[in-house]
Amino acid sequence: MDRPLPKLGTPGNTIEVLQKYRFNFQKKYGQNFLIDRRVLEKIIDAAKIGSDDYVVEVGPGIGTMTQYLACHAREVCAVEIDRNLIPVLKDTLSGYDNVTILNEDILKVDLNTLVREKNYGNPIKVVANLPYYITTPIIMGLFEQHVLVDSVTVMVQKEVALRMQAGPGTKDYGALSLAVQYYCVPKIVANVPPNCFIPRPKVGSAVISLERHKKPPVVVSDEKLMFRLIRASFNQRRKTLINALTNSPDLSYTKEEVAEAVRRCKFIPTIRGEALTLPEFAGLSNVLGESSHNS
Ligand SMILES: C[S@@+](CC[C@H](N)C(=O)[O-])C[C@H]1O[C@@H](n2cnc3c(N)ncnc32)[C@H](O)[C@@H]1O
Repeated sequence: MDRPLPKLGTPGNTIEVLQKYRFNFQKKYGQNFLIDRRVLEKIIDAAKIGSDDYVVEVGPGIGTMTQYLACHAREVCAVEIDRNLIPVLKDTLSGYDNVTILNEDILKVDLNTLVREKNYGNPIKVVANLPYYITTPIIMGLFEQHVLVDSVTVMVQKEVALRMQAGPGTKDYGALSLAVQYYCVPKIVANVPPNCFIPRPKVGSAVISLERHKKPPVVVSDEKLMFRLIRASFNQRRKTLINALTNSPDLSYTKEEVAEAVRRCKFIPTIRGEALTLPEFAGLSNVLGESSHNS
């Protein structure tokens, strides 16, 4: 079947659909719909969607980006929480035979089963103009549950994109930067102003591509411990690493144990967590992991 070219992606046709269905925006679902074809094409290009790809779209809205994805991908699974959008999606996507619409909360969808059953265990691509209120749980959920993803290409709040890409010594560097960079290579591919959406969000946005590392960038014996150390360091980022880790309710090392680990890692004793790179956090966690009481 020849797939129709996308019709949506302008202010005019978006308003027409919204009026036809008397759609009321639900603020709690972070609904800001894309109305700029150039941005939509940039997202498709950045995600390198090809005719073999199985794509999961989080929050299709009225189906604007879904139409673009359906034109390029083998199959698209669009997961939308708002049941009022389902009749709209059935209408706007009626010309595409390769789209499945799921009326679900993405945080409750078992994506590992979906990968196994729908894509024969091959990696999927995730593409979305994300609802900003749950950006971090969605992205971290994908990585922590080890969902087989090739790449994640998403629109997020600009500030969040900057935090994902940040390195040590910058104000944006934090636990999110390290978590994202442990799993993938983040790259901002476009900055998107508020006038590219209906309604306009109060913040700037950016499209970020997260390409999964082919092999882990660091060797770490206990991933969970490394992330507890990272969180503890950044929860009290103005403290020295030794004090932040000793005072954390989530860890039970003594000051002597942490000081000894810092010495073995060859860090200066007054170092703060915000100065450590990912390989340094991995090294620290491997040294501290040798003490059994925190594992
Ligand atoms: C920023 S809008 C993007 C809409 C559309 N993709 C576009 O670009 O025009 C976010 C979409 O995610 C949906 N959404 C919000 N929370 C969700 C969740 N937990 N699971 C699935 N969809 C969700 C919203 O209803 C909305 O349609």
